Amino acid sequence: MRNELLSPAEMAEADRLAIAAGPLDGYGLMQRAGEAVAAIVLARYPGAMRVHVLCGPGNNGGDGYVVARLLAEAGVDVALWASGEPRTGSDAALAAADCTLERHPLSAFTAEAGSLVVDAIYGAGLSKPLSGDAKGAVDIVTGMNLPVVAIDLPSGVSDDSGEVLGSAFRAVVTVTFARKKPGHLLLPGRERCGEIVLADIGIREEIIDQVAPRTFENRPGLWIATFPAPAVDAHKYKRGHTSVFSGGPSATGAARLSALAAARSGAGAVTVLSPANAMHVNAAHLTSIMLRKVDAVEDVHDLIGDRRPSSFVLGPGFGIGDKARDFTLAMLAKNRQDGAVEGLVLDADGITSFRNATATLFEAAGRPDAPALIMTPHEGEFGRLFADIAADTALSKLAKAREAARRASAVIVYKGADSVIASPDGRAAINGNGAPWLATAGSGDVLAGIIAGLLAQGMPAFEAACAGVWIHAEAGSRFGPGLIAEDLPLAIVPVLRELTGSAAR
Ligand SMILES: NC(=O)C1=CN([C@@H]2O[C@H](COP(=O)(O)OP(=O)(O)OC[C@H]3O[C@@H](n4cnc5c(N)ncnc54)[C@H](O)[C@@H]3O)[C@@H](O)[C@H]2O)[C@@H](O)CC1
Ligand SMILES: Nc1ncnc2c1ncn2[C@@H]1O[C@H](COP(=O)(O)OP(=O)(O)O)[C@@H](O)[C@H]1O
Ligand SMILES: [K+]
Repeated sequence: MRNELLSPAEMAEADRLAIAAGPLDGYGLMQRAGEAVAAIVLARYPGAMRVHVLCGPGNNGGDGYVVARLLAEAGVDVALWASGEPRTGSDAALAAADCTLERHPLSAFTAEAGSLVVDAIYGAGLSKPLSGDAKGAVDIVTGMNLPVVAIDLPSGVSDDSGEVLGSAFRAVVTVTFARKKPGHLLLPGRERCGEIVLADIGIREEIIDQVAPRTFENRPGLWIATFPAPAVDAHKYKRGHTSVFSGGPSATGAARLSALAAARSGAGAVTVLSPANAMHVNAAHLTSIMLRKVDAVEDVHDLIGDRRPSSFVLGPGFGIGDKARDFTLAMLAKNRQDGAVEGLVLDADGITSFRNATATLFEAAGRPDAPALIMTPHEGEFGRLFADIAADTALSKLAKAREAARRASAVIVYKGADSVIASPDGRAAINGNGAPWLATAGSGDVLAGIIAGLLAQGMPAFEAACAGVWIHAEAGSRFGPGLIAEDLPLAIVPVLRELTGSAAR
C-alpha cells in the first residue's frame, strides 16, 4: 500500500488529471465513490433497519445521492435528507437527478434508534464551521449515539488540518478515495474518523505520481529500503558509533536511556560522554556502553578526532546554557564528508538552550556539508524555537513542522500523539501508530537514542527520524499498560526483528 497523503488541492488535481486521462469523467468517479460506500454499508450493516443519507450541496453530497440510490436498489429502507441544492450542471446535480427517492430538508432531520447514518454533508470542500441544519444533524446523531459511515471525511473535520470546525460527526467508518488525507491522521480528526477504508475509484498510480505529493503516512514502506542491516564483514565501529552527552551527577539517567536505545537500534558502539563529576555515577550504571569524560569543547573535538562517532544525542538531562550551545555548534561545524559526523539529534535541554539564539543554530545547520540536524521538540519546546509559527492559528501541525524544518535547515520531529516529521526539502510524514502509554517520563530520551542509532548506521536523516518515531510508537503501543521508559529499549527488539525480516524479503 502506498503512503502518500493528498492535500485538498492535490486531490482536486488528481481528480482533474484522472478525468482528463479518462475513461471515467467526474460523474463516473463519483459513481465509483458511491459504489464503494454502498458496498461498505451493505457489508458492515446487513441488518440495518433504516439508513439515513444526509446530503450536502457539493460533490460530497453527490456521492451521497449515489449511495442513497444504490442502497434503495438493494432493498434497504433509505431516508434521504438534503441541505441545499447541487449547483446546476455539477456532477452532484447529475447524481441528484438520478436519485428518485423523496428528498426531505435536513432542517427537519429526525432519526430512530437502531438506524444508521451516512454522512455526505461536506467533505474536501468544508470551508467554515458547521452551522444551521448541518450542525443540528450532528447534534441529533451524536445525542442518539447512532453509528455513522462518513464519506471522505466526517463532516466538520478539515481534511487539511484535522481540525474540527465547530462540530463534527464521530464516524465508525470513514470511506475515502484514492489516498488518505492529512486530516485522517492529524488530531483531533483522526479520532473522528473511526476505521478508515481506502477505496479505489479509478485514479491510477501514474496520476498520483504526476501530482507528486510530498506528505506521507509514516509507515515502514516509506523508509524500509534504507533500513540498516549489518554487513557480513561488519565490525562494531562499521555498524556505527553513537555518542550521547550526559548531564551532571544528578541528571545522568536520561543520557543512559538514549544510549541504551541507540545500542538496541543497532549502533555497534555507543559512548556516554560524561562530565568529570558524573563519571562515577555513569560508570556504576553502564556495562556494554562505553564512557568517556567530556567537560569542554576541546574534549568534543578530541573525541571526534579519536573515536569518530557518526552520530550524537545532546539534550536529555543535559542542562540549559552555554555548554549545550557550544557543544552543539562545535559538532555542527564539522564536515559531513569523509565519514565524519553524520548527524546530531538535538532534544530537550539542547533545544531549549537555543531559545534566544535560534539564528546561530539555524545558520550552523544550514551550512553546506554540515552534519544533519534532527530536532525532536514536544509542543512546549517547539514554541521556544518557533514562537511565531507555533502561534499561527492558520497553520496545521503539519504546516508548522514543515515551515520549522525549512527555517531551521533541520529535520523536525514535532512530537505528540500525532507526531509530524518534516524535512527541510519539503517532505513530511504524519505518524499514527502511537498510544498514550508512551506519555511517560524518559520516553522522548529513548526516541532520540533510536534515531541517533539509525543515523549512525547510515540511514538518511529524514528516514532515520521517521523510522525512529514509528519503531518507538510501535514498541510502546504493543507493550501497553505499565510501560516505563526503561522498558522501551528492549520493547523495540521484536519490532526491529520484524522490520529486518521484511527488509530482507
Ligand atoms: N468529481 C470529483 O471531483 C469527485 C469528488 N468527490 C467528492 O467530492 C467531495 C468534494 O466536493 P466539493 O468540492 O464539492 O466540496 P463539499 O461537497 O465538501 O462542499 C461543498 C460546498 O459546500 C460549501 N460549504 C463548505 N463548508 C460549509 C459549511 N460549513 N457551511 C456551509 N457551506 C459550506 C462550500 O461552498 C463547498 O464548496 C469529496 O469530499 C468527495 O466526497 C468524489 O465523488 C470523487 C470524485
Ligand atoms: N498520547 C500520546 N500518544 C502517543 N504518543 C505519545 C503520546 N504522548 C506522548 N507521546 C510520545 O511520547 C514521547 C514523549 O516524549 P517527551 O515529551 O520528550 O517526553 P520526555 O521528555 O519525558 O522523554 C514522544 O515521542 C511523543 O510523541
Ligand atoms: K462527509
